[in-house]
Amino acid sequence: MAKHAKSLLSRWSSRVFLVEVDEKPLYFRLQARHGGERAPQVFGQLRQEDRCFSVLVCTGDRIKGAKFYPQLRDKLSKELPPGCDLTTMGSFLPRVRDSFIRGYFLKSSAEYSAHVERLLRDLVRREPLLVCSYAAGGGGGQAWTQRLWSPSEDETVSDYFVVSSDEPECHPSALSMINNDVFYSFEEARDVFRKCGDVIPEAASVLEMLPGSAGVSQKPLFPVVVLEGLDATGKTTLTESLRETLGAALLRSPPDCLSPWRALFDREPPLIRRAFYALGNYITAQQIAQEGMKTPVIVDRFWHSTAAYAIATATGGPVSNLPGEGSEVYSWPGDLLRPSLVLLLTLDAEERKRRLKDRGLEKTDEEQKLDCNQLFRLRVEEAYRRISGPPCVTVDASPSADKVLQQTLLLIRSNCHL
Ligand SMILES: Nc1ncnc2c1ncn2[C@@H]1O[C@H](COP(=O)(O)OP(=O)(O)O)[C@@H](O)[C@H]1O
Ligand SMILES: Nc1ccn([C@@H]2O[C@H](COP(=O)(O)OP(=O)(O)O)[C@@H](O)[C@H]2O)c(=O)n1
Repeated sequence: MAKHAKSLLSRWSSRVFLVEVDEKPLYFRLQARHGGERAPQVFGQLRQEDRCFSVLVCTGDRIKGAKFYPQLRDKLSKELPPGCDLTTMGSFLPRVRDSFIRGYFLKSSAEYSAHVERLLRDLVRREPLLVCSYAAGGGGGQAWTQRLWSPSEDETVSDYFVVSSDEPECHPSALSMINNDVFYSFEEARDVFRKCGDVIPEAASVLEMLPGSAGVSQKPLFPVVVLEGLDATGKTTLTESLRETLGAALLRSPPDCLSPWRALFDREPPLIRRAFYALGNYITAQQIAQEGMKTPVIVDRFWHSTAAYAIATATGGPVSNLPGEGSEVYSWPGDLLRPSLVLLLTLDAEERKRRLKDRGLEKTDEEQKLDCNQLFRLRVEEAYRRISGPPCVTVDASPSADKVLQQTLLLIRSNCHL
């Protein structure tokens, strides 16, 4: 049996499981004996003869796992019989970093359960998966049990009762965010690109664009001001005006040299997509360091965008699910240039929608998600605020473009000695 699966199984009974229902995580854990507890909520509504299955991706290869996870969903959606309900799930060891594994939870009515079981038996033989089936009937008929399928012939299967588990202090995805969704050093992000070269040939072209190291030899002599905010809050408009008014250099992250590959990496799973944007910041940092020796520099999006969108996407549900304020996930990468000032443009949801409509440009999937998902938007905005590092000041972007410019100039002058 693979080493990775073995280490997961060694602490299997200490794991907590969560099934996401309408973005709300429902938790359950395992117990050797049944003490009369009610079945966890996710098994509510089900009939005694129904069956459930969990299919968890179990591979020590991060790139393979990241690519396989969405493919598995497509495969299951295509091959599962009608009437079988599929939702995302995960499992983790409380407070253990990198213990989070992802997968899918399937509910099947009795008439299709043999079909689903056949499909999963076939799948588990070929793919790095841990499969469990769930059935009602133990503990006097009320309880549900989990049976972990043997990942190899020499392992015995284990059965446990499933009982509700309290919500953990923070969403368990936080346990795996570091270096999977958010990268805190140039080396970590570059490592992902080096490893995905054989599955994505274009990764080599991105690697060629990178500086030899993150290090910026000298601190810029002139102020470096970053403009942040959700799409259509007015960053492009304001950065152009600032460039003219201050005679500044205007840069952006991701930098223009990465444009040919952006759409491609936007379609990749989070691990690879986030590493792409992280690397973009280091290229921009080099450009900032050069330009900042000659003139003030204005930057359209930088690290805050990379981290805030990544953290908000990796966490589901309400703002309270975000890692707590002060968590290490909000820290600034030690090897990334720190701007003198970060300005966060804020706008109420209705006005932002109006501006988006007027502008009428194509949006990334993530930006479309912002539009229709109020909770996601709130998580992004709150993550922006929690990121530590350079001073971040909020600017109300609802007045006219000229008023916003004047307000911004005041802030830059008072914070950056211009
Ligand atoms: N202060 C403002 N008042 C009204 N409309 C604005 C203002 N700033 C920008 N806009 C308009 O809103 C839209 C989005 O602005 P843009 O600068 O492209 O935002 P971003 O770069 O943040 O996506 C554009 O059509 C722009 O002309
Ligand atoms: N420095 C950056 C810039 C953008 N991004 C990502 O790019 C998307 C927004 O970029 P965009 O080009 O649509 O935004 P606008 O500049 O059009 O407002 C977000 O979904 C972020 O995930 C990032 O991760 N890091």
